Amino acid sequence: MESRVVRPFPTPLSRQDEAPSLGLTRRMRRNRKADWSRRLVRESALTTDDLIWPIFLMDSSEARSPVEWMPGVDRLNIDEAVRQAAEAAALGIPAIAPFPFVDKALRDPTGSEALNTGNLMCRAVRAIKREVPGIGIICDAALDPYTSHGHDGVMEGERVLNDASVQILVGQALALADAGADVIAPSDMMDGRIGAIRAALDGDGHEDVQIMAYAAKYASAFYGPFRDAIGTNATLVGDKRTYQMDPANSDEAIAEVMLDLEEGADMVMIKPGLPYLDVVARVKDHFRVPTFAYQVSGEYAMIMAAANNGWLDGDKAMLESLLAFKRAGADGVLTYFAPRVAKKLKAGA
Ligand SMILES: NCc1[nH]cc(CCC(=O)O)c1CC(=O)O
Ligand SMILES: [Mg+2]
Repeated sequence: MESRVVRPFPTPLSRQDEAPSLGLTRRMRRNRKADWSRRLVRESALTTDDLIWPIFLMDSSEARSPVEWMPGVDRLNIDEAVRQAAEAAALGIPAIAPFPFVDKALRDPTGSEALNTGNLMCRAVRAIKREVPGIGIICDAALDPYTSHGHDGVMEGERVLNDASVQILVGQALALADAGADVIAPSDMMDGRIGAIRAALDGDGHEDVQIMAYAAKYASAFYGPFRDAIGTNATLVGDKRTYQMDPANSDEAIAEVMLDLEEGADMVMIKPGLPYLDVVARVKDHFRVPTFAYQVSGEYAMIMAAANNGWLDGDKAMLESLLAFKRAGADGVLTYFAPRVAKKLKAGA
């Protein structure tokens, strides 16, 4: 025999209005009832002023070449980078962050090409500064694009040396500052590099060059597509866990940020972004200094892959992911979506 369940208050969907009131004092949905009200109570906002656009450079007669693992992202030659910088400036994007794909023949164990004042980065920075003086140029300091082993510093056997690497990074930073970099952004995670670079910049008449420290940079699987973009994926020997942070740690991020600020960092960065929003929030709460997050290549690739499969609304996922950084307390975000989002915001998204 079938048993039947008899509900005490059957409320068919069509008669929801007749349900007895719950007598709630506070109904959170009231403020959400209309667009004007949602806008009125909104706590954070994403604007074009929050965007830093990372771009990839190459030495080539071709204007562009696609980065396979980052759909929609191309490596640019210098002329094209200048055009793109001009377009970014016209959109109101405050700054770009160029990264070089260095010819394999120029890579060596000590990354000596990083010190060549005529290298791809320095030439591009000079050209962009000359043609598009109003846009900020944030230059990564690290040796990985230049080393044959793909590490951010120099090696002795299996070890990545700290102090010897810092000495070379200082030279790299000076070359970039001479070329016209507005901001040096050390991403190498060597200890003491912020202080050493600050002292060298000041000693060389570059007191106004800012430092954005990749202060809490984690040894992350989400950098994969970036390593395709700059061609270090095939060459990287081992991993970066002896200098980049353990993804399990958060107190340690506070110590890293504290040291970089003490050494003279003007701005700090947390990287990757979305999986580390707790760290972004903690760092901002703790130090109240300009705090940035990097929505890295793997985060970009995930959204693009799903969007291109029709599994996510790409525009909505892009905007939501970037707003989340603002809610967490970030002052700005490095994102490969920068021009696309700037166009969206301009159109009133
Ligand atoms: N020092 C290199 C550097 N600078 C920025 C990124 C990653 C950016 C991204 O994934 O978008 C990396 C890669 C790495 O540390 O291996
Ligand atoms: Mg550090």
